[in-house]
Amino acid sequence: MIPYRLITAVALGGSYLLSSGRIPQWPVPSFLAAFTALLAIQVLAWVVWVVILYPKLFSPLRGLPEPSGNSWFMGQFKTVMALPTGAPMIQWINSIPNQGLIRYLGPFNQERLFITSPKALAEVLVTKNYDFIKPEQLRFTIGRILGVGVLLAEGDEHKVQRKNLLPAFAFRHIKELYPVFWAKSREGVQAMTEEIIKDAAQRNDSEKNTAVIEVGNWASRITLDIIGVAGLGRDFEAIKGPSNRLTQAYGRIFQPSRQARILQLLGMLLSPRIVSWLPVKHNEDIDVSVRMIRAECAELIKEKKQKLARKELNDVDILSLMTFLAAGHETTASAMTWATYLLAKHPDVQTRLRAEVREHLPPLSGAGADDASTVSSVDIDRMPYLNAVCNEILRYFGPVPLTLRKAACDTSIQGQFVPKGTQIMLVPWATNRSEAMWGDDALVFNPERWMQKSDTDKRAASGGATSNYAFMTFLHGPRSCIGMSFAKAEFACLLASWVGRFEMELHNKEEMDEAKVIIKGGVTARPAKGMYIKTTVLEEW
Ligand code: HEM
Repeated sequence: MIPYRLITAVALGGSYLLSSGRIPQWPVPSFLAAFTALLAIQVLAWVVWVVILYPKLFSPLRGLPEPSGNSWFMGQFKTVMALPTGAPMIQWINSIPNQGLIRYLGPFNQERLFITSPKALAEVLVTKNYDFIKPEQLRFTIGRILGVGVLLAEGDEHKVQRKNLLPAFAFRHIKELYPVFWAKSREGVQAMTEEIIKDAAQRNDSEKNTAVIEVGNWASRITLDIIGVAGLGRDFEAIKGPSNRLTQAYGRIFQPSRQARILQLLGMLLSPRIVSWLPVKHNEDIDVSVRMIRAECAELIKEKKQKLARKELNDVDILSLMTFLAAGHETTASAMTWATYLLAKHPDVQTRLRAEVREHLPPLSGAGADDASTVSSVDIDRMPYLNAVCNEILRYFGPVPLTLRKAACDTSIQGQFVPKGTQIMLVPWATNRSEAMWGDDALVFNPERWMQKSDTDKRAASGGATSNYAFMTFLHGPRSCIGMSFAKAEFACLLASWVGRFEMELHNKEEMDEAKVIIKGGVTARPAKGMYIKTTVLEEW
């Protein structure tokens, strides 16, 4: 970001000296002319230093391996913008020989350090975790929506918040939530079934149980209800209606437009705060949505306070709620969206999974169904193929394609000096598909890699990867996803219920070719225009 305070101060001081005639040999300009000239000279010098001299001639990182084809001014920006978030790094990790670090240049040649090997990841995520903080831009952009809850807090503040939250996410508690996950999955499936049958009846054609539905919206509504009931004790009833206020608010936030991307770029030059003041539609949308979500959370806190017989709760609780609401539903909804895509693309996997689900889990309705029947963690654990498919979907299309850190001090990674302020790229999409870690079929969707081949086969537990750091979907270490067990259990229940009841095909057959699916950038990866699936309600389950 341009050091505009320093530049303005120097220009003010310099123009005062010049215009007051205190430098004898110099002609005396007007204050305004001196100020403008000094400002322009400094900005130019700063631009030349930052964009050309430092990254190309002086940076200690300039000897590291990097992708070819840099623009002289914008580095790899064109490639990064042309492909989905995280996708260029999949190519780089598999084609640029490196020892755990790849440097690339972003807009205005800003340096990025992309971490690629298990040892380097272990240093950034675990051993030197607190040397690497979330950059201001991320803190401001996400903090504007969620407040500085556990996701964005740093140092001791983070340690305290995380320690307080951890017990709630222990597996012994998550185990108790399976019935909630199942009940909501079931409610979601029933609502989807009704919509499909209604749609088919209106069309009045031969396919009585089939309709094309946009699964991403359904997934968001169901996961919002799940986090509401399981995490916050409130049923938002989003499944009952797409016009639910919270669903719409999150829809506006998580559907970033072209304008949002332009503002993000502007924020790198100026300051994200200044950009957030601009009177444009994206800013208005965010403000309206955040006010709405905050009011909903404040209402929840009020209810909790009453229930807790006036034990004091404060603003931190609102921030926690806001964090859980967003972090806890859009991510799993993204996983469900990609799950339907991959199952539609791989009908053999879908059929095999359906057979396992129907063999082990109680039907949702019809003959043999019991309204009170539910599933437990034991039921889910004894379904190896369901677990393999879930893991492979989370590997192949991790909902968070990429996340950022910034070196908080001068430090090192794998012996390489890393100056304070260096931007660090952690890219689950790339690590999860690294051929060095996953083998030659890293780029292939293959649930089989998670299936135990024999009783002594230990490698299947890590999908056959050479290191645990190969699976970066939830990161690792003290800043890993606190909701991982929650998310995995919820995802397994949702996927089992959908595949047990529906047969899924791609509506747009062109999308069988993954390159034809346009993926939007943002915090979570989603198909830019939604995921339209031709869904058939199957009988007897
Ligand atoms: C498939 C679903 C999910 C995925 C892929 C996912 C992924 C992630 C990732 C990658 C991070 C680290 C972000 C960073 O530091 O840059 C994270 C953090 C976090 N996640 Fe999740 N998440 C999922 C579901 C959930 C759920 C269901 C919850 C809550 C119920 C949750 C709560 C959190 C919280 C609170 C953090 C911040 C942890 C910290 O900084 O200490 N997540 N998640």
